[in-house]
Amino acid sequence: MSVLEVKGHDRPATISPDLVVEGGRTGRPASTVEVPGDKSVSHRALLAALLPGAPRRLTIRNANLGGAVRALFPALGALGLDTLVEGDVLTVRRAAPVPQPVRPHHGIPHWPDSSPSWPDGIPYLETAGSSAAARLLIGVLAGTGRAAVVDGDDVLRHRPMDWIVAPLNELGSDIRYLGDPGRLPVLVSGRVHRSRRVELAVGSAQARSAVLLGAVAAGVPVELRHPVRSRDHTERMLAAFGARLTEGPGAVGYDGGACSVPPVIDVPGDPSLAAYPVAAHLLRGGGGELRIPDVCLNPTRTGFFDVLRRAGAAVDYQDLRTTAGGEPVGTVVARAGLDGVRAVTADDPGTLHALIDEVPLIAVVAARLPGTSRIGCAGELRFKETDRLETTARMAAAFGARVAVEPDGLTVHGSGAGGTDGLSAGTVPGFEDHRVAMAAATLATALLGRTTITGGACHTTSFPGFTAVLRAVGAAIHEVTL
Ligand SMILES: O=C(O)C1=C[C@@H](OP(=O)(O)O)[C@@H](O)[C@H](O)C1
Ligand SMILES: C=C(OP(=O)(O)O)C(=O)O
Repeated sequence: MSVLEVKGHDRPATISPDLVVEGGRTGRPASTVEVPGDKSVSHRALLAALLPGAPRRLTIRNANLGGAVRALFPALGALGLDTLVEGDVLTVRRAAPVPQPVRPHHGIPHWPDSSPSWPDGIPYLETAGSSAAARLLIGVLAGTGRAAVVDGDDVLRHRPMDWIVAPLNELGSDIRYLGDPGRLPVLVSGRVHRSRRVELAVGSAQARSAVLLGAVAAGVPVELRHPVRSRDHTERMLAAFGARLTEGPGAVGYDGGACSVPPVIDVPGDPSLAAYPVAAHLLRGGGGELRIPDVCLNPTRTGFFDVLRRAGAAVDYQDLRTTAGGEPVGTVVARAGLDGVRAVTADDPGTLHALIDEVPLIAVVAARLPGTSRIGCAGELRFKETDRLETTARMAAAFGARVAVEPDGLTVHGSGAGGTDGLSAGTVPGFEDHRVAMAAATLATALLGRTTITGGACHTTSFPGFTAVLRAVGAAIHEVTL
């Protein structure tokens, strides 16, 4: 199977409550809203607690506390790290290990729990549906030489792991598939110890980060050649810890030197989450300014805003500064309305990766723009929680949008010459995919009438306060609790 060949899968069933949106403006929208900390930076900060020389007590401020980040807590617990949550502050401390229960697997009657090399036991670590958690954890384990089984839920068990397993094994780790080839669960043993130039097969930042974390944790020099410079939070974090990294065209190098993890890590606001209130504000029109402060404005993440700015939307960045962790942050300022905004294009690898999680959202915004918008180089989206090209198109079609699925992207046919886009409220599927469900809810705020997003409350995976933030920008949205 090629690295980007699809193994079909979809969410088995809807398990989250529905979300209901009563479209049209209600009340006076706030002029400033805040969004939670960045999911990717939160994952990396938590995993820093496993790096050599990490402090006994690591504090992470403004952490994202969605399900995807929480998915790491039990695995860290099984490795002897307790995570305390106080507001949005996480404290990670050494503690007695708390084993995780094994998730049964039809092909694995006996799980490795000890071996002659690991007489004290091989912990079982499970990161639910979060692929970033599993992949980055595997990288750190391979670099620190801790044996463990890493697993995920039934959806994560379908997502590719060969993107990281092959390069980590090239560097001398010993990672084996316990069930289906290329998939979780894996047994990680054998520490990264060979200095190599490694070619990464995909643009996935999780892949590059897992291998880089493995090399840095092991102190082994590497050169990673990559097809696209996707989000670079791992590089920025490790550089802030003192690791000497070099960047050249299509490559990241590490010289094998030591780094040290500080006792406190601050997480900037998540630009992928800021995209929803900004989109709601733009879609619902009527002028007025919305400000979202302290958002990570790392250019490998701001594709959603940048693409809309290029198409003529009034989105601006203010109060720019750089955090101690090396991340650019600032205030996103958006003026409501899409008048004069043209169709959007995001069809080169760099732009696509800078908005990879916002593809469902840019697709529904594009459905309201004149002409034909194009999203390309997006084959990787078929390997997310769902095949997000298919689920985005099906969600948008339920509103009456015309979205065609291409092998590597989407074509969105927006409003025609008369300015009509034919969109209407109704019942739309959320596919138990948080990005798809939140994009649907955001579009629904701009359509008259009631929209029900089935299973829409799965937004808690990345954005626990999503409904409160949309209400703050004037939407009428609630979760169906029956
Ligand atoms: O590195 C990360 O934290 C992430 C990278 C992206 O995935 P890929 O790296 O697989 O593209 C993104 O979709 C995911 O939400 C988080
Ligand atoms: C795809 C996502 O995350 P992950 O790949 O870590 O599951 C996401 O948050 O949209």
